[in-house]
Amino acid sequence: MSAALNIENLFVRYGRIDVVKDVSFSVAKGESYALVGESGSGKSTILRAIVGMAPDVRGTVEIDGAERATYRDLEFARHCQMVFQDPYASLHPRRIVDATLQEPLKIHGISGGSAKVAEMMDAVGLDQRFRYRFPHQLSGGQRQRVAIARALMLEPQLLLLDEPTSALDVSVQAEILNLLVRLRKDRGLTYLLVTHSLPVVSFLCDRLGVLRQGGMVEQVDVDVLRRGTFAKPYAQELYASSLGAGDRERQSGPSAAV
Ligand SMILES: Nc1ncnc2c1ncn2[C@@H]1O[C@H](COP(=O)(O)OP(=O)(O)OP(=O)(O)O)[C@@H](O)[C@H]1O
Repeated sequence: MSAALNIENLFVRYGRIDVVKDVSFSVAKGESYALVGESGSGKSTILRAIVGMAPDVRGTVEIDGAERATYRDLEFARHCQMVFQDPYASLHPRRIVDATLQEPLKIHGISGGSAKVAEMMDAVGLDQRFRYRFPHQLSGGQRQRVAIARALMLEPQLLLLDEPTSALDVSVQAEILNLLVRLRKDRGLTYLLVTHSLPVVSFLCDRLGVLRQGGMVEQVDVDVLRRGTFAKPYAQELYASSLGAGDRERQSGPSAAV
């Protein structure tokens, strides 16, 4: 069976600098895989390369067994969607929830939008009374539910999640993480997650890759993260520094749920 996502020898260059260097990893169908690493290590650039938003890309990106470049944009959107960090920025401010959710279906000429909107709102735990509201009339957690529902309207199998909870209040982070766990289980989704939070990886993912300065340092099962037994010193350091951050998070609020 082909992987949901296969990246081989990926290089991404901005100007004269390779910010992603010879990165290879694969995500099986139904798997949840995280990219972690310090700021600037190239995590978001890899997501941008996958969706075709990076300028100078070399290497192989395969989605569902086919080269990314062979997909036309509309076709690609049915295989892969992205959920961004900040739902307020990613939702159109003057569009009600109903219009936001119907838009992908309209673009793809798919009928039955009204019933599908109701179904997706239920799937993400959003009460139907929010259907005719604007983003500013919703809470941060509700907005992220809308963004997730929109990503699912075309029923893609692969979701790219770019820090999907880090812009939210700690009190709602766990709710959105639980929703992502449930959606993956119910719909057999595959996740590629980018995050700074190792507790989030532990909660949501099966495997992870540690990036440093654009290169892949180590790829492990999540059990290695939970035990804190990385082989590479850099990965172990990242783990040790996150423990300090985790202690601070635990003292400051309910993200301990993850
Ligand atoms: N549009 C751009 N032009 C030039 N350099 C860029 C551009 N976007 C990103 N970079 C550089 O590429 C490198 C990787 O950035 P990227 O945003 O992928 O890192 P990241 O690991 O996602 O960081 P963070 O966790 O802070 O989001 C950084 O050195 C960054 O400065």
